[in-house]
Amino acid sequence: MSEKLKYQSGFGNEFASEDPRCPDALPEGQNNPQKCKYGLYAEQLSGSAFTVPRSHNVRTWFYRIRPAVHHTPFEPMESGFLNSKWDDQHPNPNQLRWKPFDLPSRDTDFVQGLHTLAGAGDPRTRHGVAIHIFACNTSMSDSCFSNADGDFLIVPQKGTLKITTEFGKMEVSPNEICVIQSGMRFSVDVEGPSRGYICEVFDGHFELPNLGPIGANGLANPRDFQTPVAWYEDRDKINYKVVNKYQGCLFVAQQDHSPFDVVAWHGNYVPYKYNLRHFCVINSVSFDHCDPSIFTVLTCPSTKPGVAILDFVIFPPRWSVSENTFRPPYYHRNCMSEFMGLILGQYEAKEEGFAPGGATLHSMMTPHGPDAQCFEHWTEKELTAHRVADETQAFMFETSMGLAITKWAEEVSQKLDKKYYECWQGLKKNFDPKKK
Ligand SMILES: O=C(O)Cc1cc(O)ccc1O
Ligand SMILES: [Fe+2]
Repeated sequence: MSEKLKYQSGFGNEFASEDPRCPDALPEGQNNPQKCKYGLYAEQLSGSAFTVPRSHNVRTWFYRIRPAVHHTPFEPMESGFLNSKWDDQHPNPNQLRWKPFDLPSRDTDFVQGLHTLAGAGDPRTRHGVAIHIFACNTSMSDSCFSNADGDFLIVPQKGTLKITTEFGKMEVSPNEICVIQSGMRFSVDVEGPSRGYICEVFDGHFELPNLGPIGANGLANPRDFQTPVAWYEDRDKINYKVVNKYQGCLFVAQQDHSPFDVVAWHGNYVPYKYNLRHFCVINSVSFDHCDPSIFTVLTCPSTKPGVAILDFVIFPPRWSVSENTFRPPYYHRNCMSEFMGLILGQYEAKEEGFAPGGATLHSMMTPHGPDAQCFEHWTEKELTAHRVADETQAFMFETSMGLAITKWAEEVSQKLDKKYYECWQGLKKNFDPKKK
């Protein structure tokens, strides 16, 4: 039976949490007492340069049984289909669609189940993104993972992830997402076959988008983000593996105790989860189709004003009411790359062929839009208030980077749908200069 976990609410807060087994473990009025209570060590995890302005300065103080440094040297290990070499394949500007990715047939844990689909940039220069698929069926046993390269935004599509972190525990189910930022150690337990999508950003951290004229409320509201409460285990005389993703490669170190030995912590550099059902959808109630940025849950900004390294955008259940409007996504070419996944249901622009657990990629300036059937349907249909299905959730990782596709994505996975382009071939010529 799964325990009911407690969380702290908010986005960007200064959180503070103590495991109730050790009351008052947090030092009062300072971070580094000469001796911490209960014989704990103090340790800081910095998620921004020390000197970053306050608005973006993030760090957390841990009070733990042993500091994280108590481990043997990191040794390189097999990185499987995790990849950060972007020049192995020839660039591919086509509209791409993948059938649902396979669930593993052999015992595979979360880290072994990571497969890189696409990416750009370089964790060494801290600029870029990577898109991964995870597919696993086994819990990580006495091993944890931490990523020195960037932050993971994890989108489960099948199966609940039970995630233990240095900050406490989180459970993340399909239609929820979580963000685990660089350097945070975590371990994933699963109850069965599990699959999902991950977007990794090398540049910086995710933020809530500004709301501009929308006002103070709407889209993803800060109070709906949930951060774990402190939880520790005091387990030693064990063989524990710490897996570290560093410069795109995996390394493993050993230690004789659990890394989840944080008794208390405080700070604003934290993992968090969010239930996509809490997204307050804003859209046109008169005419025309808003750009999908109106559905942005989280954004990782670049240094160019308004240009994202990565926007996480969802297409949630909602009412569609615009009048005298072609309501589905318009035909277009975009200066951004659009990677889409489907958590459940169908996507409004393509009811056939884009299945939950699959994906599409429409790269920079690659034309795309509704398939022929969708166009015919929505140009003829009588427009009444219409519910975009309740049980649907598509999402988009939209990036300003040009994405390279990996060999696994194009060849090894055998999921690339060579017939995708056919969905537009039936678009008819309707032009008649005599008919206005
Ligand atoms: O391409 C897509 O399906 C995503 C998308 C949706 C939309 O409503 C408008 C633009 C857009 O890129
Ligand atoms: Fe698009």
